[in-house]
Amino acid sequence: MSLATPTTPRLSGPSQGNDAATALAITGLRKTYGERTVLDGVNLEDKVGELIALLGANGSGKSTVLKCVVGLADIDGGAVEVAGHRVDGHAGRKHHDAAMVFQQIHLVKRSTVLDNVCSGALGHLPYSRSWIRSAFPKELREEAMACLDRVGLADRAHDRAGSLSGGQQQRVAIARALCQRAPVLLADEPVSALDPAAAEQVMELLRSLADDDHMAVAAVLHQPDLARRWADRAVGLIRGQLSFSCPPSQLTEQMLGELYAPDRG
Ligand SMILES: Nc1ncnc2c1ncn2[C@@H]1O[C@H](COP(=O)(O)OP(=O)(O)OP(=O)(O)O)[C@@H](O)[C@H]1O
Repeated sequence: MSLATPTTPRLSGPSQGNDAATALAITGLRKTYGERTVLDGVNLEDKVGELIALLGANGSGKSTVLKCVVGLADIDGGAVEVAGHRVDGHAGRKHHDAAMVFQQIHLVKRSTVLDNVCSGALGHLPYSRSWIRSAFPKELREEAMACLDRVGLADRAHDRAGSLSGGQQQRVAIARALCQRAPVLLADEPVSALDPAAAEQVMELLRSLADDDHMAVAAVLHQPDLARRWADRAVGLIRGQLSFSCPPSQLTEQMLGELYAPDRG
């Protein structure tokens, strides 16, 4: 298969409506740190073409859910399936069906934007090529350019990543995730460090990746208003348990008051 295809492998099935295929299925997820249970039977589903917003107070377990999906945290109970593949639950055994972006963007600031995006493909490059950045094959560089174009930053490909604004760097991180060709994109507070205009651009991009690229997107947000405007579904966590899962239009002040009550972490 040519690396030059800018799109990620997509799951079959309609991209919208209740019949859309499930891309991420979390059932009864349990996670403990020592004696402390931080996720207690979480169920969550993210469909092809769906953008879900994960809401909850600090410490309620939002990031831990995402980490369990991408293999950054061990799973102590329950099941996680991504694109039909069961996640084995051991931290460190990463799999590549789910890509993740973070609030702290983690680009290699002194490398070019293009090299940063190419590195998203390290998981699916043959090993011999994967550890020498200068040896990124031409096809991969073309694919990375297409991913950069997708996030509106092709013209910055040869700049140092550190010279871009925070919002632009977050879009580069999303391009790098696209280069991973994962059908599921997880975003942990992707806009928390951004100004309102940059945050809007990133949310618009996430929306469009769900709508136009048929990805399943799950974003941790601290702004219920952004969830209302951009997400298909809002999922609330209180102390590691699901509090609600509903269309954002159904969120009430009472639900949010409960979610963010002082002891809810
Ligand atoms: N590596 C770790 N070791 C021990 N406890 C941890 C670890 N990571 C997270 N926790 C605990 O797990 C709980 C959930 O943390 P998590 O980061 O998932 O919450 P969150 O909802 O994402 O919070 P925030 O909004 O502040 O990012 C917290 O009590 C946190 O202290």
